[in-house]
Amino acid sequence: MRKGTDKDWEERSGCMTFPDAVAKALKAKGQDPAKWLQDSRKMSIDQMRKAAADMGCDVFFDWNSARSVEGYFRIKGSTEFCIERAIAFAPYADCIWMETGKPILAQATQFAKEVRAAVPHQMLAYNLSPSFNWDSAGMTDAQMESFIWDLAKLGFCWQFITLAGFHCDALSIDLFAKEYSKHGAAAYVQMIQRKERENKVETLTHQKWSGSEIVDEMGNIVSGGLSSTGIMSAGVTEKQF
Ligand SMILES: O=CC(=O)O
Repeated sequence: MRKGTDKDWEERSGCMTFPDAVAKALKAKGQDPAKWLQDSRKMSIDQMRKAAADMGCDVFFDWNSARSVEGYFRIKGSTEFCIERAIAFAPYADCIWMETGKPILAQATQFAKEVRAAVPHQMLAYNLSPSFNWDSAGMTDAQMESFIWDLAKLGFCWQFITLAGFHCDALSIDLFAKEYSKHGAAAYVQMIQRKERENKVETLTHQKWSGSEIVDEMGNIVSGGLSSTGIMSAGVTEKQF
């Protein structure tokens, strides 16, 4: 580990999971490990140990020596692995989320079908992440458009976009700043204020959204109703709208 990266260490050390270590021992005995690899997915560590010993593959294995520098146990992640974890956690979870690397409907379908075959009423979650490069995910625009409804039919009842607001803010500020540098206050009126009015966006009159009412209320409480600095009092600019 000291001479390379953590990832590099896995390769250099020949690090493997317990199922893979047993599969290697089975192969060395000329046996096909496919059934073991399938069955072990549903087993606890104690159950795996016993099943391996029953097959004559009581391999030496130390879960602790391969822990990461932060102390995490290593796993070999896969959709199948997540399905088993989801089923195991189902009795303790309202909603279960498998984080994915790309928005792939086939993968979500496999996850949902297998989890819900075992736990029919399990609610599922999905991250429609802005970290995906959606345009390189192999989806057509029509598939992107129906994606959330396709997921909903599979039982993904809590779908979220982690950072949609962050990206909206960044894009709109970027576009506005460029126009403001050329057109000044006209850019604000044309790009923002008129659009807020046309679209009936409540922040057109923003005082109540920025906490003015509660600040006024507090000022009036401490001054016995005599506060002279009420933001929403006479002359408030909101009356111009
Ligand atoms: O961090 C969150 C995300 O990338 O979705």
